[in-house]
Amino acid sequence: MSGSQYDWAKNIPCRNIQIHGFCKFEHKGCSYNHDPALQKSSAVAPVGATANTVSAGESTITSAGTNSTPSILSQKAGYPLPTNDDNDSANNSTTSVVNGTNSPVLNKKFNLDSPAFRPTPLSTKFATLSPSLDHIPTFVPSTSNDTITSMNTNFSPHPQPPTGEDLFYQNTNLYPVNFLLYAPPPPPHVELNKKPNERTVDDLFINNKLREYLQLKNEESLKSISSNELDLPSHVGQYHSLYPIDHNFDYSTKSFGYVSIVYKCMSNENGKLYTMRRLQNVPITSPSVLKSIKKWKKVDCSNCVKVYDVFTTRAFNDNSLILIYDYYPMSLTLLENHFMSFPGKNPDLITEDSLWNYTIQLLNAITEVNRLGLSLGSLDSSKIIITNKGRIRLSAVGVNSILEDVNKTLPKDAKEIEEPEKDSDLLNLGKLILFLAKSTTYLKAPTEDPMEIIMQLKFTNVFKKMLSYLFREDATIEKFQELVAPMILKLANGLQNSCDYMESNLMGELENARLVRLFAKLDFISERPEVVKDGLWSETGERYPIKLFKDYVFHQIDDNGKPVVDLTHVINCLNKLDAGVDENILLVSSDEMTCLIMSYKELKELVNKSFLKLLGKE
Ligand SMILES: Nc1ncnc2c1ncn2[C@@H]1O[C@H](COP(=O)(O)OP(=O)(O)OP(=O)(O)O)[C@@H](O)[C@H]1O
Repeated sequence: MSGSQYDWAKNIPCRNIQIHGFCKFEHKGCSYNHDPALQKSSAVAPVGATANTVSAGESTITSAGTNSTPSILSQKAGYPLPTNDDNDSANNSTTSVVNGTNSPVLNKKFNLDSPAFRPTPLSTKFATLSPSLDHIPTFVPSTSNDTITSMNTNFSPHPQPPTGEDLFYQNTNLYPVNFLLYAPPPPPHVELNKKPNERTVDDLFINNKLREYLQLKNEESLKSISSNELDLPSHVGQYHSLYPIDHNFDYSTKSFGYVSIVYKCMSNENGKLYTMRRLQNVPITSPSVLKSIKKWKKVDCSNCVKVYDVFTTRAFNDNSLILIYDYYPMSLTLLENHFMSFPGKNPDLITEDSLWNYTIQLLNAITEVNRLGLSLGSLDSSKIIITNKGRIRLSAVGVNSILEDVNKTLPKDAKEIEEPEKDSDLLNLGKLILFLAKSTTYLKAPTEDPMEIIMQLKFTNVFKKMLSYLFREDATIEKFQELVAPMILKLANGLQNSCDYMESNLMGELENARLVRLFAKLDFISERPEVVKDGLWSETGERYPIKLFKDYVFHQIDDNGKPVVDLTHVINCLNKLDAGVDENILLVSSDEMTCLIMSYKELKELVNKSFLKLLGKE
């Protein structure tokens, strides 16, 4: 939430003070004005008028005749919505409606001592009520973002409220992920002293670190910004909700010879997130230059980001070339990961292991691309992204091919990019790994010769041998694969371990998903208002055992009257219910007037029967 989000509210007296005499959100984020002086000066509504607004907890129920639908979110957060109807409802109506019926409670609040009701001149429809209101200027909404700052009148309407779209985007990430909502991992001494058969709550769920990492990814995927704010088009073809994901906002860098900007976006067709790479002002004269993408779309490799679409657009008010890729939240390029600092993240060290890892993954990409008769061209560390721990992917596949084809269509003197010298993919791989490797070593004898640099590297001979091979003119993919085979096995071993780890976490969550469904089923059938009346839930009703069971699971109290909050008990009971075991349980009502002995099996049948009835299948 941006700091200036509720700036428009700072001069508006807080209605909580007008209504309740205080605002409990005053120091907790309420953006309205709490200055007593301002409150007094703006207190136009007589006492009796406040009775027209019913305060239900923090929410305010608006009067009859108004169309305003206050946002639940804004009320909860202590931010009454600044609709022009608000004052209307507070001051003008004489009857309030709660759930569509006249509330007798309100009527009682009026008596002979109540001050006379005087409408506040909010809209011209009330101008006829009092001659003194003739001079009310007509309300002229200010332009777009401007707020109404001066009006020579006792009527001070609320500033122009943000548009619906702005409100939507401002509310995104209103509540950032709060990891404390989860059970924290037990302290190390508890872990150490645990007997083999003992579990902590933590053991029931996905590993904390993995969960936090995945949640951060989710949060990153959900980030959004109003298109007005960054002057971005609301949609580009079928893609909308553009959100820039560049970490580097220096758009003078030209990796491809053109300014390239990367956005996260959503497809209108399937609602999935994609990455949109935009190259500015590429001189495309014929659609035929985009044809090569057909082949690149066929690349299906775990080390290449999949490309889906390419097109040109004028949506950004220029000639942009757009490529659409899979989206991997929280990715960093190799360059960003190893050479740049971000808030909370220092550059990662480059080690021999990580270089082996990269070499083998890139070899995999090269092998697949070559198999399709394609070539990657130069490998740029800013065009390889790390999408997970140690997992890398080529992030701009197909761009070089298209730009080469564009270049061929240009007249010689207008060529934006110089024809690059064509190196083999293996040589390009060698250059990239050498670039990364040499950054770890202080070269005593500075040189441009790759072999001399390799000699000075502080890595094992096996690594140096592998790297030197990439610079040989007779290097072939097959021979190189043989050379690195032992390392491929090592990598495969690590990947399989990682798969096993993920699978075991998935297994845990699988059980949790089953319980969530059971929770949902119980809540669907429990205490439905429409069936409560027909006695099904009464002491003699057929669903009463379900109510008692829910009390047994969730609402137990201990000998001291304290609520029992024991997740193990909950999971135990629900698992037994799900399995329908023969075990009997004693269900006692809270007043201890009713006692039932029932097996989980019978309860399960009752739950299923009630659920089928709900679906109308019984
Ligand atoms: N498919 C993708 N999914 C998620 N993030 C991506 C994807 N492709 C690139 N990114 C991220 O977008 C950001 C910008 O990528 P880009 O390739 O433009 O790198 P750059 O360092 O900005 O290079 P340039 O010099 O071309 O601007 C990087 O942080 C990268 O991790």
